[in-house]
Amino acid sequence: YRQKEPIIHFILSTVVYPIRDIQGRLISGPLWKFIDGQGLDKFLHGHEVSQDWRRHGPTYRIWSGFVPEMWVKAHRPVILRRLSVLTRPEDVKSFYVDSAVHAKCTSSNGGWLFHQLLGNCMGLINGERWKRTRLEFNSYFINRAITEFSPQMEQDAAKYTQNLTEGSGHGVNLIHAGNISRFPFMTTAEHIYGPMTEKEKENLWLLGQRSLRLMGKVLSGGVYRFKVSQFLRPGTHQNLKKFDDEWTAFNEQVYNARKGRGQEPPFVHIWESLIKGKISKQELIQTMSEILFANLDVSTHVLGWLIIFVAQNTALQEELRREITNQSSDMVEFLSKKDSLLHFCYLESLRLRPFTVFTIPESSPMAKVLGGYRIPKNTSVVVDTLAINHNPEFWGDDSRDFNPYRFQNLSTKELISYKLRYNLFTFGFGSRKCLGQHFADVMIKQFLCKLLEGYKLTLPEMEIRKGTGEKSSMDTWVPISDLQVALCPIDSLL
Ligand code: HEM
Repeated sequence: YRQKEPIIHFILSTVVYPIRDIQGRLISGPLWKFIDGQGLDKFLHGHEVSQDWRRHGPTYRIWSGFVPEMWVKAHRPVILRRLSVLTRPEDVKSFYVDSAVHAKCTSSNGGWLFHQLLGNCMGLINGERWKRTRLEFNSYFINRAITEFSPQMEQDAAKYTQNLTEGSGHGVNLIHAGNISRFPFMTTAEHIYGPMTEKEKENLWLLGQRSLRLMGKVLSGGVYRFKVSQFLRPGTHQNLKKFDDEWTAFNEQVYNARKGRGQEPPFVHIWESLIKGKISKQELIQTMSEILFANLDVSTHVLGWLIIFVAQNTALQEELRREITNQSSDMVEFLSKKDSLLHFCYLESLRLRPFTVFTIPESSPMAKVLGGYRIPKNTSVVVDTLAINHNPEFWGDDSRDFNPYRFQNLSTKELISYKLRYNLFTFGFGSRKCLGQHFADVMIKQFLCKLLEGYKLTLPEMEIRKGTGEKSSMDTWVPISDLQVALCPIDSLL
């Protein structure tokens, strides 16, 4: 098959999906690879290929299986300068003018097994189905709902961070991403399911690990793209079925337990929408998978990198501690502020380490001209977030350094409006923004506050030598760092 790759590439590029520029030249891009195209590389080696593929020009084509994905040169002013049309932010903005009618690509072009796990989740469905599903979850992730939940979140963060050094006396303790992942996971779960018993938490954690193992199979690609893998990989298929049944049963049990006790956490209302036929079982169950299991790696990645960056700078930690101690507003108000040093650190960490190098593919129902190429309607488009977030033309020569103070000169309006909108990827560009954005903001910043209140953070010499590059892992779809951070209890320093 390897020998036939150039022939298949030629046929796909010139006959099946030809894309040409105004002069009729074919678009460039890496060679189609048997059998996943670039569908796996963009997750597993995102960091490296992002650099490599840019040699194909500001807009090029990659393949996810047999489906073409356009990579739009992230820093749009560069593409757009060529066209001499959209060089200003407001012009760039107009590119997304139809984002409300964009469609997320079926199962993210991820193939059959991926479809079984997440093909019907909120983030990957479209139109009326998406509206109905989003409506059922939305009210639990708006500011009011988060404010109500935040005292519990604060308590949990305090307890979790205290326990990080339990058993180590007053000595220094090393932690890595794996030590913190249960916090965002359980916090999100308890926000939706209400307070959980230890047994429920353990069952949920184990289900999460099984879901991630199945995701590992998706990331091994090949036959799992096709339905025939049911017969060729019967073991995985049985695990999938078993996982699906037990995950559904878990949710049903949680509903019955809460209902039986007369409790009404968000999940009771969401499950009742299923009973009333407002959403389907698959939409509900897979959206819960998305929120909890797919997000486990996302939240761990975001929180892990924030801690690593802050650990590298003792003076910054002191300043953060002063800000936390001196803030006079209540905690949620402080955590929701967009002009605090804490927020700038969070934003800067998201900028340097966006959770995905290539965005979730989506298409427009309108034909477009991008980077000089005529892109037919309904073509999958992804954006290279590193090319945007590290672009020196916008961020300056220190674009790869952690410098939270760079945001200080922007007004609040600039921070949330057009100036950053297409120059910083965090929670999505278009109208399909992250459901949990405000929740994640508060949760992640809350954890860091408690960590800083309790500990001085440092990055040991041996970790600094490893460098703060991204790790590529075969079993996580997000490049989670394996660096260790040393925690030294503040009490022991007094
Ligand atoms: C810091 C952590 C997080 C980051 C960086 C993040 C980022 C994102 C991004 C980039 C998208 C895709 C937007 C698009 O395709 O345009 C998304 C979608 C989504 N996120 Fe998050 N997310 C985070 C945490 C969470 C949490 C805690 C939840 C829990 C509720 C959540 C739930 C969702 C859902 C349900 C969607 C699909 C939304 C839709 O299509 O309507 N996320 N997230």
